[in-house]
Amino acid sequence: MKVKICGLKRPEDIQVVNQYRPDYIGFVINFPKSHRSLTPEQAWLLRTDLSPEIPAVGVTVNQPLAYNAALLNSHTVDIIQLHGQEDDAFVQKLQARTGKPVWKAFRIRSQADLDAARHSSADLVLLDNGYGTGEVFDWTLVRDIGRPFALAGGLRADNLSDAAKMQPYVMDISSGAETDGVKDADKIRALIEQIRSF
Ligand SMILES: O=C(O)c1ccccc1N[C@@H]1O[C@H](COP(=O)(O)O)[C@@H](O)[C@H]1O
Repeated sequence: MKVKICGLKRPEDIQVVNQYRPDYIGFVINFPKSHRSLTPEQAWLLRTDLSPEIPAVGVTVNQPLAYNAALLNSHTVDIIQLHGQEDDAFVQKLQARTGKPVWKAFRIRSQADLDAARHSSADLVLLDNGYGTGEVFDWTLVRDIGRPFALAGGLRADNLSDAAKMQPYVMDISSGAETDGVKDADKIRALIEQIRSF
């Protein structure tokens, strides 16, 4: 089971992940409604200090194909996580244009949402409650998806062991790794230790 710590935005966040080594980190790029939003230039600068062994995931919402391709082709990020209403044709075009991994987030409200995730062309699907809301969705909907998935949405120390029962390939955490809206080194260390223990 792998761990992604998402929504990094300060140089000190990079030092923390370089020390505690999650399997992935994430930058929220160009989504100004989020307090975690970065410009591509800010993400690129943070990336230059990130350990090269930790893949960087760029989280974007309804950005054009060329914008996402540029983030990948400029090596600002290694993976794109499409977190808006991008359709499957968009996923396939981005894969074809870049040859890089494309993840697609699905907001899970019903079995139909789970079916859409099941049939997605994305390299990895992410099951979430919304946009970094810090709230869980109805986990009873996650049944027999039949493919590896990342689980996101309100994961934190006190619900990780229940979350682990769904056997996600990646546990994706943002709000649960923060105190007062900023990443918390002690929480990041403890969350990574806990997930590695499963
Ligand atoms: O974090 C955000 O502000 C955000 C904005 C737009 C799209 C996605 C966003 N966050 C992603 O949501 C999941 C779960 O986050 P949380 O643990 O519930 O806070 C994660 O992938 C975040 O990167």
